[in-house]
Amino acid sequence: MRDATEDWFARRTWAHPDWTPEALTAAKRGRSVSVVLPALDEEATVGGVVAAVRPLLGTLVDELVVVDSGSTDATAERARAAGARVVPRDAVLPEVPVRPGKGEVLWRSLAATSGDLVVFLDSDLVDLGPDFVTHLLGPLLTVAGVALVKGFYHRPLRTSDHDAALTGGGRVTELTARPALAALRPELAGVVQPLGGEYAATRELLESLPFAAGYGVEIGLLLDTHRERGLDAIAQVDLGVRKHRHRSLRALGATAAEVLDAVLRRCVPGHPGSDPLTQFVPVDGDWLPDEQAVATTDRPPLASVTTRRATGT
Ligand SMILES: O=c1ccn([C@@H]2O[C@H](COP(=O)(O)OP(=O)(O)O)[C@@H](O)[C@H]2O)c(=O)[nH]1
Ligand SMILES: O=C(O)[C@@H](COP(=O)(O)O)O[C@H]1O[C@H](CO)[C@@H](O)[C@H](O)[C@H]1O
Repeated sequence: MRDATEDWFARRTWAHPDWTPEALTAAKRGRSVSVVLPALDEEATVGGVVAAVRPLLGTLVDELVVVDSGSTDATAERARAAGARVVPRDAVLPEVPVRPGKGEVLWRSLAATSGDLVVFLDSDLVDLGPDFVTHLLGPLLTVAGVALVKGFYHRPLRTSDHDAALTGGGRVTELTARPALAALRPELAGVVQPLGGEYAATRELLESLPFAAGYGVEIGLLLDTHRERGLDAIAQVDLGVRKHRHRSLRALGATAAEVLDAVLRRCVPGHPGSDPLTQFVPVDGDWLPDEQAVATTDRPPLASVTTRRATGT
């Protein structure tokens, strides 16, 4: 790592966070907290994630919202039964036609919530405790100048014979995001989990930034926060172990393409946006091309949208 990044790492990394909900509730000093779970067909796990956060609701957490990304299973019912408010993505900013993708629901979640601080958790997590939320909020509530807090963790690749291992997960992180940052934004080389879906930020920051529509949303927010606010606005906390549902290598190919495109659009002037990703599947002895769409657009900063709505411009 470069010297400046090493200095940042020493200053802005909490390897053994020990904040308590009680201490952080006292530190809120009038600031409110929204926890947002983006969810697409997560009926199996969303209830457990909501249940993990529920003990904080009414003290450290002021609202707990699942933004449904067009689920066709029982995600909404399970989330509601566990105690979350559920908002369908098309119920937010209804005048703006919905686009697919994770970034889209995170962008819309800002218009569906009101907390001064916003915590994002994936809905496919398993075995997480309330500490994820508490520790993500720690630097935001107690350290001046911090606007974005990323979680980091061991990332086991949970297959039948790997459960005991603590590694193997974060495949797009290790094979796409980290190498891309090394090549194009080495100042961010100290961020342990640049793609992690568990992070917290001030609403003021989030509403000032564009949101990459698909899976490029995390790397886009990280790069844009660094560009707009500098490295010291970013912090990271150790959350222990993160277990979640893993998608196939083929699905992660399209994810990697969206991550790379979000990096290139921010770091390479004139980058035209990726073509669809052509993958190949074996069919009756032949390898046939199979195109995957790659989200290459950003939603504009929400603040600019709500200003236009308010002024009718
Ligand atoms: O179009 C989408 C894609 C994903 N997600 C949610 O975003 C989180 C992370 O997605 P996923 O688990 O697919 O990403 P991975 O961790 O596998 O990269 C999960 O809660 C998904 O339900 C979503 O709400 N809308
Ligand atoms: O970090 C990664 O490499 C990918 C895939 O993780 P696994 O290899 O399935 O553990 O998961 C992350 O990437 C997505 C794109 O940024 C985020 O949206 C997810 O929240 C995060 O889990």
